Amino acid sequence: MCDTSTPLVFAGDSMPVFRALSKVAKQALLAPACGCQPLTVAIRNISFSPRQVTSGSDASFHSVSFSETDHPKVLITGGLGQLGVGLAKLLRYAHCSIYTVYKSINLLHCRCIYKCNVLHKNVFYIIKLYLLTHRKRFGKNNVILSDIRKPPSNVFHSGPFIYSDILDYKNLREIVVNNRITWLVHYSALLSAVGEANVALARAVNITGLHNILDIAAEHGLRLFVPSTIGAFGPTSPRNPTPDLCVQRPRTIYGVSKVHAELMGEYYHHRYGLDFRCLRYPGIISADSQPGGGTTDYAVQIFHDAVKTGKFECNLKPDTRLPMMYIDDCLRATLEVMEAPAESLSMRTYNINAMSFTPEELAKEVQKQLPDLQVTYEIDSVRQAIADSWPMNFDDSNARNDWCWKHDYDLPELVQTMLNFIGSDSRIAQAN
Ligand SMILES: NC(=O)c1ccc[n+]([C@@H]2O[C@H](COP(=O)([O-])OP(=O)(O)OC[C@H]3O[C@@H](n4cnc5c(N)ncnc54)[C@H](O)[C@@H]3O)[C@@H](O)[C@H]2O)c1
Ligand SMILES: C[C@@H](O)[C@H](N)C(=O)O
Repeated sequence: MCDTSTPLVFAGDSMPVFRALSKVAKQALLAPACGCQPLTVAIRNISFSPRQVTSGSDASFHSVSFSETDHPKVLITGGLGQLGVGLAKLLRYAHCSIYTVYKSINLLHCRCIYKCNVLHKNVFYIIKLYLLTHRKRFGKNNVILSDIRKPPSNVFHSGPFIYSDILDYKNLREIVVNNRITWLVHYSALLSAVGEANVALARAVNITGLHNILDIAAEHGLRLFVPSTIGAFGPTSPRNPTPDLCVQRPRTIYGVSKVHAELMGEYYHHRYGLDFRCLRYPGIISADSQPGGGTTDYAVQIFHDAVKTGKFECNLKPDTRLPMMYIDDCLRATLEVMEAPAESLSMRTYNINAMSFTPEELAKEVQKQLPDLQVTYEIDSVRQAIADSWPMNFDDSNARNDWCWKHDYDLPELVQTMLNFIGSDSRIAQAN
């Protein structure tokens, strides 16, 4: 359940007060007045690889110890694509979420925190105050970017980077072991359009690579995030809106591989206790990173072309409606679902959404800022066929209910933010 109340603001030197309050909170929770059983701290079981599991073994629960989840050590695969660098930046410098703070003082061990009694409400406010004064970060060195490509120098110098080919199982295992990785964010993939252009490679990276990732994660008790996509649905799925659970018969190798990832991750969760978490992202729009060959790429390109040339040729029809999201919302959602307590997740794969628009609607919004922008249409038949089989609107009510997902950017804010970013970048480039 989600708490939406306003955080309290506190001024002055609060440390002694908080220490005292924290102590009271801890004591109260060791013997809750409501009669809840305080749960014991989870202890990591001996881990094993599904590669080593004989058939008929019992499902085993893997959980990471508290000291490890307090300071996750994160590996991001495919980190040099559109999303990875931004995620690394967010994780390296993100403030702890309220969930992490709950954990750190064992509050999660009282399951009825939200509903029982006044004591718990007071404890909740204490935590909020605690949060405001105990903000901390994952730390630069606790987030490792990896890819098979050479990183640009600004990325290379911004924090740890390591070569990792997800098709090389032993290399992956070595990285996880040597760096004591506890969270794995698996971004490597071939997207929808490039996947159709190279099906064999897409099958290898998106399916064989995923199998390596699942086994490594299960073997080492990692928390694993794998993004899925609106592309995991197909023409026989309800398109307006598309719920979490419905027919999924995608017509691209990308979509097929993502449905496979969802199902395999959920299977490993049930079978081996793997802490698998998955969000189905809409098309993601970012200013400082380029998309990697998808169907929704037009919604990024329009901004660059509008600022640089004032002309944009769109490869989708003007009325093609698709769900979209600004990158900051996408990365925040990823962090939030990774930090959400397992108890709050009623499922392991969630739709998330922010807005839905057509090329025509996007162009009109951009033209409010840049009235001279000229848009023409030259349809790419492969991309158009893909887009026509995808959701038009995404129902993300489960994410909103379970772990309080809420987007910040709608279309007007998205357009303003993108133009500010790209506009200021190009002014800097001109000045140099
Ligand atoms: N960007 C979006 O709009 C969007 C939407 C929905 C889901 N997603 C998912 O989010 C994830 C990240 O997306 P992105 O846009 O950053 O993708 P991207 O195509 O920009 O980047 C993918 C990265 O994977 C790397 N890669 C390819 N083969 C590899 C291998 N063998 N080993 C290791 N790395 C390899 C590439 O070098 C590339 O840097 C993907 O799984 C994608 O399916 C993205
Ligand atoms: C939607 C998403 O998965 C990606 N941007 C693509 O178009 O392939």
